[in-house]
Amino acid sequence: MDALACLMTRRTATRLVEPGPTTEQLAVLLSAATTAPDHKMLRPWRFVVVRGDARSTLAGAIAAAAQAVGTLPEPVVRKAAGKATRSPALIAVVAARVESKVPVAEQDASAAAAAQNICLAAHALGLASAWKSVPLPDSAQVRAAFGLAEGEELVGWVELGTQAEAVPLPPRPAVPLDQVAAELAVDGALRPVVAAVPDQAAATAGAARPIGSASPGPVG
Ligand SMILES: Cc1cc2nc3c(=O)[nH]c(=O)nc-3n(C[C@H](O)[C@H](O)[C@H](O)COP(=O)(O)O)c2cc1C
Repeated sequence: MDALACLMTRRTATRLVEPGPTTEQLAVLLSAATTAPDHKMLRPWRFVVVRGDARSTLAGAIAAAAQAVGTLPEPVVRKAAGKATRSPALIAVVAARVESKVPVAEQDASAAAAAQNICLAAHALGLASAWKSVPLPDSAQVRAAFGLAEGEELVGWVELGTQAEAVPLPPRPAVPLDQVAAELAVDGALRPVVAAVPDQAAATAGAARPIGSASPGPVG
């Protein structure tokens, strides 16, 4: 798959099942993450892989955090904890801000780019991924599970595995470019760039093979 096809056909998995990434594939994903654009090469990110039985350890930390809230019904606690085990593996992306003239927003943008790199690299490897919010990310229990230092924040985690054939992906409508993009003209006006990229709708609505699946066919 060429780079543009990889970008245009990546989708967020609806349900992730085995097989998950191998250790070698995880190394590729983490290496791809470290190539994120990074102002002044601060490396304002780090990553925590969770897989196998360690997912239950993480689930325990989330459950403890949810119980500590004191007001959450048991099904809500269980649902939050279950997020740790719903995929074969996950990579948590930590915004590891450093003292610098580079604004924190730029450092966090680099961490977000690292997360996207993981999603794209997974797609290139034939894996499926889903970038998700971390449950109770500010709780002491979840912060401790990921070894967060003061000032560090969770950007999210990227769940990894194989897209379940039984749970189809929803279509992703093409975004009309005139709603989100403009071009600054010499006279200072902002004008539409182009109406649409000709193949965008086909590329994003699922004309490519399903993510994390060897079989060709529509995904929408
Ligand atoms: C920072 C961040 C957090 C997200 N958290 C969640 C989440 O907790 N649950 C969810 O269903 N989607 C979440 N998403 C959205 C999905 O990752 C995905 O982008 C969205 O469902 C669109 O699907 P697509 O990637 O196939 O276009 C999050 C996205 C970002 C960027």
